[in-house]
Parts: sequence; structure tokens; C-alpha cells
Amino acid sequence: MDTTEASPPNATEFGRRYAYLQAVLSNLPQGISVFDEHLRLRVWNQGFLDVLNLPAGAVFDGVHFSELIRIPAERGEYGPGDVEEHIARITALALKFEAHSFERARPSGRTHLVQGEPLFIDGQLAGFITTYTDITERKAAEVELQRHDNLLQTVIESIPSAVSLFSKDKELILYNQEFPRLLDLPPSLLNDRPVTMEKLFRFNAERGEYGPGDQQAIVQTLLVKADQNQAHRFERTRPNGKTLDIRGMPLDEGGFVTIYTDISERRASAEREQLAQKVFNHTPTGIIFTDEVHRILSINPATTQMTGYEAFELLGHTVFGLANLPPEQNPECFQENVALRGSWRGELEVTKKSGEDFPAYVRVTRVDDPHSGMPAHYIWILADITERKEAEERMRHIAQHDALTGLPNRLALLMRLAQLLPEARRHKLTMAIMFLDLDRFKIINDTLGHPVGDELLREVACRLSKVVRETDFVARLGGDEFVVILPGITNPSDAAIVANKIIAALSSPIEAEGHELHTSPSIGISLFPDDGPDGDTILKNADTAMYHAKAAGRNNYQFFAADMNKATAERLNIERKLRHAIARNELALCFQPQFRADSSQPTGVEALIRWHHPTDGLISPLRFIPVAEETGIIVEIGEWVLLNACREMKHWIDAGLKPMRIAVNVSARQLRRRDFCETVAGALAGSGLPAELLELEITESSVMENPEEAIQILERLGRMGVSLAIDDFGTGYSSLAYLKLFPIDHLKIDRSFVADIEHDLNDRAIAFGTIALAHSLGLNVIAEGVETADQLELLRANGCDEVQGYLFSKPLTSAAAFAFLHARCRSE
Ligand SMILES: Nc1nc2c(ncn2[C@@H]2O[C@@H]3COP(=O)(O)O[C@H]4[C@@H](O)[C@H](n5cnc6c(=O)[nH]c(N)nc65)O[C@@H]4COP(=O)(O)O[C@H]3[C@H]2O)c(=O)[nH]1
Repeated sequence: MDTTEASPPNATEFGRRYAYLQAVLSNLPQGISVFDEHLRLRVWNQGFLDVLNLPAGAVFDGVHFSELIRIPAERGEYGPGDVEEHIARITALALKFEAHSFERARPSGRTHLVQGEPLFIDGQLAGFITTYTDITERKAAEVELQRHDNLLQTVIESIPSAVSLFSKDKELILYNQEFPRLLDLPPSLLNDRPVTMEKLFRFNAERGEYGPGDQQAIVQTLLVKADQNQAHRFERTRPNGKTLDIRGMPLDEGGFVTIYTDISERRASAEREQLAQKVFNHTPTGIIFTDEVHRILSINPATTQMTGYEAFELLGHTVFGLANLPPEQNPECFQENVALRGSWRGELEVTKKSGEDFPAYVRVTRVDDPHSGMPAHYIWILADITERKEAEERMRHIAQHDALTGLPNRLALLMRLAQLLPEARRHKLTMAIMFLDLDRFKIINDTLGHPVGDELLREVACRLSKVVRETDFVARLGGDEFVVILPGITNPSDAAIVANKIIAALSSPIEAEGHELHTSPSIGISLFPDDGPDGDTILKNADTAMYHAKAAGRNNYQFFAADMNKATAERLNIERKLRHAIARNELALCFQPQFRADSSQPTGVEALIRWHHPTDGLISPLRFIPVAEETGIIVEIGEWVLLNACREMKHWIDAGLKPMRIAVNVSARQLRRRDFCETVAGALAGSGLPAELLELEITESSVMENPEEAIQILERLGRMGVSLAIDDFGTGYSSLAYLKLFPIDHLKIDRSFVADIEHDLNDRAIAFGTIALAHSLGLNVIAEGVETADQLELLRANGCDEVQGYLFSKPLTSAAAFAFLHARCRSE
């Protein structure tokens, strides 16, 4: 009905129209109210009364808004609190005449949508019109829909995969949280609705999810596929390495659901399984799976290769038929142990089908049932270690054998002793240990070269091994030292028999690199248990006995005797004290004059060392010089003697003595030092003594140790002006022919020949022969140890040039020697 016509209706017409309007109002399903600008009710219908549950008497034309709302306010429909305040607040809101829309739940349980609009007539505010629509059913439908949605969401959230639902317009309408997480889709993308399939494809294409290529073309292809609306399934590996299983299912009403499942782990474990299978099949290590009582369930090809058994021959049999436990271990205990500890490793002998055994390194690992936690299976891993064992054996052989001779070495000797001694103790056996050293080996090695020395050692090793029995043991300790163990002898004479056999075996010359060599052994023998309770002691005692065999003239054997150790102890004692002798001023020199044999005129003096020990008294050089030589202390002592002897003579000359020769003893060890000539020069310079007055007495054996080198040193000393004498001539092995090569001036006949010259025709012949030969070489001869006038007479008569001995003078102190010589020279 149009109420806004230009010509005003008359009263009747107006009444009719009003009646129509009322009819419309009464038939409207909603409630309607119109309040004027003074908030007075002007139009309403029954719906208004029904909705607001207003009593009919309260609703009349012109009733004020505040009066009407008092009714629901008093019923508490606006909540708790003061009624007047509610009325005032709501009235004030209404007076604003603003459009409003809200839902209100009525006490009746129904819900109304209240919508108000201001009313204008001729542009002037004329009140407001409010409609009240009962939306209870619609609300319920909406709630139900929401419940469905929530349920659906809950369902898709509980799916462990990403889920998306696209509408038939290819718009994303539903997804779970896993969807953006798994596909790495940012919230900005998903919140920017509508999220079309094309948008998602493009986003993915741009970030390279679909690989390289034209992005536009890729998106198009994907869209075409999506249009086909067919169920599909494929795998896609994302750039981050994750592999997705993607399944799409079209929906009846168009669109489709897609489920994305991360199968990376499944894939990896499948790959791992494949790898394990490959390892199982191709590894060279034997792998055997057994059940809980070690019955074989499966074997790999390597096991077949190692043992010769095919799988079907072993399945169902216990593994202990293949891998042999050591005899002291029974399978039940073994099983219990592995079940308890979870693993076992060690070496076992494995028997092949052929019956042969081979050593294997075995590892057994328990595999538990994941449900019961009880041992369900065992994995046996076998590695054939035959080669390693052989290599170890070779290494052991190398470690325990001497490379040069192939004989067992010191380590092997000690191990053998450690094995033999307890046996000998248990069975009360006597055992002999022989310590053997080759005489003159060092000279051969030094003069003829190491290859010759090596050849000699090899031949000696060979002869030794042939002489002894199989049960005996021959070792080389290094250098020219050998040890022979005779494990079960009944009597010490058995050891003597073997020692004699060894001496005999080495007595025939040895051919080495074109040289015919003569060598002989010095053998020391000690017996277990008589000579020591343990390996160390009996070895040491055999060594001591050997030392004595050498001292006793070589090429012989000596049994150890307890007093030999006394000598060793004494040597050690002297060494200890000697180290302090110089610093503590315990050394001194004495001087023994030398004379012309025909006129008894002094020709010089020999300086002789003396050691006055504060508690032990005078210690003979015969006791301490060998120790000093052995230990090397002689170098320091020798320097001291040289310097002080030169100084004394210089001092005497300065004090008025006629200049004469002073002879100083030089040991082999001093002579071997490279700086010996410098030491002599230093002593001469330090004392101011002319070189011509110094004579060095060198023993025959010391120059023979290394003749070539000795010649060079002696020549240098000769060039310096120092004269040289060979001491103790006749006691060593050297021949006069050899001595010809040495630049020497004097030959000293050893006093042992002089002592017996009157009675022993042999000694006399040697002494006189030496004098004649020395003269033929142009050498001056001096005889030492002349004690009697007869000795002097014999020597003089046979052309001996000079003499020295108690007959003329004992060694004297410095002051006494000066007085003696001074007086003799003056009386000349
Ligand atoms: N029975 C007897 N003996 C006589 C007679 N005349 C001299 N003697 C002794 O014979 C030894 C001669 O010295 P040697 O043969 O060089 O023998 C020396 C020498 O080899 C060594 N020696 C002594 N002093 C030194 C030294 O300063 N340096 C080195 N390297 N060795 C020394 O010690 C050895 C022994 O020296 P000493 O005990 O002083 O013994 C000295 C001397 O006292 C005699 O008529 N009858």
C-alpha cells in the first residue's frame, strides 16, 4: 500500500487505509513497534505483544517507551541490577535514534532478532520503527550446522595426514592444521580468501615445489588435471626432502578431498630394510639368525662360503654344532650368559663341512621380542680371522726372533725361561743356562766390516743349533752374545759336555765373504736352581761366569761360582767410589825412574797413578784401572794424569833438573777418542812441557783393537813431537811385523818375561828375540820389572837399551823422585 500519494485522502479513505495497514501489521509474522520522536508508542501489532510478552493492558497508544521496558526489566530480562538504571540506560540509547540490530534470547526460550531504524517524515526525525523477528528455529539450524562443522573439523584434525577440501569451484573450503604444517603454507596465503586451487598451485610452482620448468605451464597442466575430477594418487618428494603420498577423491557434488601423508620415514625404513638385506647377502661376514635357543633360522651366503654348508643343511640345527665353544664352557651356561648380558664376543673355532676348523671372531647379540621383552632371537656374526691369526703369528715370530740369524731373541728367551722355570721347579729338574760370547768378534767386525761379522754370526748360530738337542733352546741376545738353555740335565757334567761340543763346533774356521775366520767362544754356565732362584739371577750369573771364562784366557767355559759375584760386587763398589776420586783429590802420581842399561844413567821417569781412598787406603791401579776402562771413567782420569805428569816434569826442570822424558800410560779407551790428540796438545800447552819430553805408553792390545785408526792417531802424535812406546809387549797377540806399521820409538818388554828370564828358557828366548827384532826395526827396547843384578846383566848383555825396576828404584813421590833424579844427574 502506497501511503505517500500526492493528493491527501479523505477521512473514509484514510480509515480504510488504516484498517489495511492494521491487517498487514496483524498478519506479519514479526512483531513491529513504532515510537515517535518523544518515545511514545504509536503503532504496534500483536506480534509485538507476543514477542515481548507484554500484558495487553500495558500496551496502548501514547504509552512511553520507558513504561513498556519497565515490564521486562522488572522480570530481570536485562540481567541483574537496579531496574531504574536499566530503564534509564536503555531509554537513553533509544533517544539516540540510531539504527541497531541485535539478537535477544527471551525467557520463553526463544530468540529474537531486534532491528531498529530511525523514522523521518519530511526530512524530520519522527521516531523509530523496530521489528522483532523470531529466529529461534533458524538459530537452532545454525547451531546444528556449526556442530556438524565442528565435528567434521575434529574428524579431519584427528587424521594424521594433511587434509584439504576444495569446492567444485576449486576453492579451499576446509583443511586441518596438518595441511599448512606439512605443506609449509603460510597463514597469509590461507587467510587471503578465497584460496583458489590456482593460487595454491602458483604459490607452490614459484617456490619450486614442482621442480624446474615454466611455472605457468606447470600450473595450467595441474589445473587441467584437477578439472578431470578423477580419483588420483601419487608421491611427491618436496624440496625439503620429505616424501608425500597424495590422494585425491572427487566428491559427488563436485570438488574433492585430498589427503597428504608424510611417508618419508616409511620410505627411509624401507630403504634401510633393503640395505640391511643387501648387507646380509653381500657382506663377507657370516651372519646367522637363530631362535631363542640358538637353533639356526637363516644364514647369509657368506656363512655358506665360509663353512661350505648350504642353508638347508643348517636350518633347525643348533649353532653350537658349527661354532665350537671352548671345552671348559658348556652350551647351557653360554646361553644363560648371553641371555642375561645381551651380547657376547670372542674367538671360537668354527668347523667347516669338510671337517676342517678355522678361527673366527664371533659376536652374538640378543634380539628381544618387542612385546614380551623376552629374548626372541640371536644374531651370530662370524668373521674368519685365519689371515689375521697368521699375520699375528708372523708378527709374534718377528717380535721374538732375531732378524739376522733367525734364532729366538731376548724376549723369546725370557718367555721361554718363564715357561721352563716353573716346570723345572715342579718336577725338581736341573736346568743349565749357558751365556756365550765370541772372542775377538769385535775386532773382526771392525776390521773386516759388518757383512763379514754378520756372516760369522749366522754361521755360529747355525752350528750352535746343530750341536744342541731339539728340546734345548738357543737364542741370540744381540751382538755376539748367545744363550743356550738345556732344560733337563741330570748332572752339571752334561752341561760341560755340551759346552765342549760347542767349543769343538766353533773351532773349525768359518768362511765369510772370502775370509777364513777363526773364532772361539767364552762360555759361562749357571745352573737352576743351584745358582739362582729366578731367570734374572741365573742369566746374570751365567754372564758373570762368561766374563770369568774370558778373563781365564778365552775359548773355554766356566761354571758359575758364588765368589764370582764377589768380584762383580767389588767392581761395582770401586766404580761408585772412583766417580768421586778426582773431585775429592784422592788421586796422586808417583814416578819410577828409567835408566840406560849400560851406564845406569837416568833417561826418564814413568808416571804411575795412585789412589788413596780415605777408608780403603791405597788401591792398586791393577784393581781400579780396568774398572775405570770398562766404565769410561778412564777418560777423565787419563786427562788428569797427562796434565799433572807434564806439569811435574816442567816443574822439576824449572827447579833445575836436566830435562828428561816423562812416560805416561794411555788406555785403549782414551786412544779411541777422536779428541785424544787435542787432549795431549792441551796437556802440553797447559803445562809448557816440550812435546819431545813426553812419551805415551800404549798397550799392544789397545793398538790392535783397530790398527788402521791407531796408526793414524799415533802418526799425528808423532808429528806433534811426542814419542811412543808399546807397553807390556809379548802379552798380546800382535806380531812384530804388524808393529812395523806403527810409528813407535820404544818397545817395553813386559815384566812377566823379565821375572823369569834367569830360569825360564822360553821367556828368555822371547825376551832376547824381541830385543833383536826391535833393533832390526830401529826401535829402542826398555825392560821393566828388573829386580836383580842378574836380570840386568842378562838384558844388558843381550843389547837391551834401557831398564826400569825395583833394582834401581821403586815408584817415588814427586818430591822424592825430583831429589833422586837431581842427585843422579848432578853426580853424572
Ligand atoms: N813386581 C815389580 N813391579 C814393578 C817393578 N818395577 C815397577 N813395577 C810396577 O810395574 C808397573 C809398571 O807399570 P805398567 O806396566 O805400565 O802397569 C801399570 C799400568 O798398566 C797401570 N797404570 C798405572 N798408572 C796408570 C795411569 O796413569 N794410566 C793408565 N792408563 N794406566 C796406569 O797400572 C799398572 C800397574 O801399575 P803399578 O801398580 O804402579 O805397577 C807398576 C810398577 O809399580 C819391579 O821391579 N817389580
